Amino acid sequence: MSGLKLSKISKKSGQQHILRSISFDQQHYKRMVIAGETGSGKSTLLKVIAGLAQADSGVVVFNNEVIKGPLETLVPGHAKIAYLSQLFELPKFLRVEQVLEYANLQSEKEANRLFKLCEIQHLLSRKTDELSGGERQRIALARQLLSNPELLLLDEPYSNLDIIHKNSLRKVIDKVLESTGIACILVSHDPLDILPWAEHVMIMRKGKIVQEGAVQHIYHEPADEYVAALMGKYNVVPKTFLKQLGKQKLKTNELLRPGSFKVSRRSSANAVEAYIESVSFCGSYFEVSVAVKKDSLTIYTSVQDLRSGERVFVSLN
Ligand SMILES: Nc1ncnc2c1ncn2[C@@H]1O[C@H](COP(=O)(O)OP(=O)(O)OP(=O)(O)O)[C@@H](O)[C@H]1O
Repeated sequence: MSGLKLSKISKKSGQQHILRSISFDQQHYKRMVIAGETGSGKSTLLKVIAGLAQADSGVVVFNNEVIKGPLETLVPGHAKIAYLSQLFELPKFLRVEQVLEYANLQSEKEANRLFKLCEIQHLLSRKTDELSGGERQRIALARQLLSNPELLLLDEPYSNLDIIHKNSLRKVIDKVLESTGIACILVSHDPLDILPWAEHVMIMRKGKIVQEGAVQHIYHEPADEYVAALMGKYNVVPKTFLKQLGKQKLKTNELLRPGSFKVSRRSSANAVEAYIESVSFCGSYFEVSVAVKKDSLTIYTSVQDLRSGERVFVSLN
């Protein structure tokens, strides 16, 4: 069986459970995301997959081979699994081409193709301390790709990058995955990185996977407020209010996204009267807070020129 499979991976530090019986199968997904709050165990899990951290129990299998932890092998890591840490370092006092030469297992032609994909050709003669954060990330990525990996593990690759460098690294990563066919697992806690990219998302909390599934499912049907909050803004909508909006037979309150509602200046069937509390400009849409009786809702809308205190009508999208 090709791909990655984890069975009951657990790890403790003293009395603290860092990973609790984690199992999953990556073989059907090319773009997976592990998301979770700080300290939930995401980086540790990625390191266990890469063979760079020792699990106390459980098995990691990649392409039919059991991945050994650092206590079980002389050289930690696996040749076909590339791991790019958020704290990566490039060797100092060397030129970029020297750093890449040491890692290179490819032909010159293939290496040049990778440098072009990673947009680093113009940086090869620079010293490693003469690079911006975004350039360093692209070089670190190229260095990992030179070993011809089949699985790419990226730990918060976009943290510390401004929007321009982030978008450029995103483009590079997508080009690399498309042209090489490698599978990728990305650790992130930013919904803006996760939502447009992921095929399959796993949500971690306190060392456990608390929900996993297709990205749209996780976004629209979060298991609880923890999962909902990780994927963006949300409303806890009382069932009494949902009944007024035309939703029947509800047992509990619902977690609904700001895009699940519509704001209009005109009344319509199943629309409820509300008052604008605040309006924020977000570029291609507005985020408004509306008061509906005792409750407040956050809604995204394209309606122009709404003013605080204005009467509107809210309905379900
Ligand atoms: N080498 C270690 N020894 C002991 N405890 C560790 C070690 N590495 C991490 N931990 C602890 O394990 C828990 C999970 O850490 P981890 O770095 O995996 O979380 P994370 O979800 O990646 O967090 P972040 O988003 O902040 O990077 C934390 O409580 C951390 O303090």
